[in-house]
Amino acid sequence: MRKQIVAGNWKMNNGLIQTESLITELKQQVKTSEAEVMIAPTFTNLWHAFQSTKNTHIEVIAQNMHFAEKGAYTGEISAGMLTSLGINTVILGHSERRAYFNETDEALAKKVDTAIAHDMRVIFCFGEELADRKAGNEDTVVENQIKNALFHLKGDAFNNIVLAYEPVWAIGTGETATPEQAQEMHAFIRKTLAEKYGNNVANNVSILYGGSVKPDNAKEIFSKPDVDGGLIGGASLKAEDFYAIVNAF
Ligand SMILES: O=C(CO)COP(=O)(O)O
Repeated sequence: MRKQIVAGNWKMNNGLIQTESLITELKQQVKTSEAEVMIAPTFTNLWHAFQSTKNTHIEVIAQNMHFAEKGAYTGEISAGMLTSLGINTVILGHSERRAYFNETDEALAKKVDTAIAHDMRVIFCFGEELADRKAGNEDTVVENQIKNALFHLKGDAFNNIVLAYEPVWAIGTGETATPEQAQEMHAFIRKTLAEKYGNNVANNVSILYGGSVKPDNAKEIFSKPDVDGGLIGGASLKAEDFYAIVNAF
């Protein structure tokens, strides 16, 4: 079933104390919502965040994980470690992981497989860079990112996958895609999925938009028919702004 989702990607922000106070504020604000609400604190605060949000409708999710089950991968976190905490959703393929940690489509395909094998939900991120858009190549870039990491999957795996279109030029820049640009790309993504897996799979996958979503532009972006929610960076670090975005549905 296609769901509306607003997920806050906290990136490398907030120590334990700040995590606790932001969650306390969120709990006061986010009482009920049409959309599923998720927050992705850093690994060191996942357990605390998970405990602090029990019996609320805020789901705590992870920002990344390794594809291996376990072993000699210093500094890494496995799917089993996440699920042992009760974390069942993971963000994979964020452009910052691709750019700064050399995550390739091939590695991402393996991560997706591992997550699915653990029955986890994946928020799979992709998006073109400014140069791609200037050259008119955004569709090809996005299509390849999706095909390379996901098209080895069977259709039913998409029950566990949420897609997040995040144009790199809009992340943290204050320059958001226009609602029309977002809609155009989301419709293209759905068409790409439909060609491979059929309309049923394509129509049931939630496609989120990410990149400078703020309280003042969320409503218009979310009103587009193929935009099913947002992956929020900077604005998710302020309870008031995040709550306003959640309420944009
Ligand atoms: O990268 C993002 C979410 O994953 C978007 O970040 P901003 O909302 O800060 O642009």
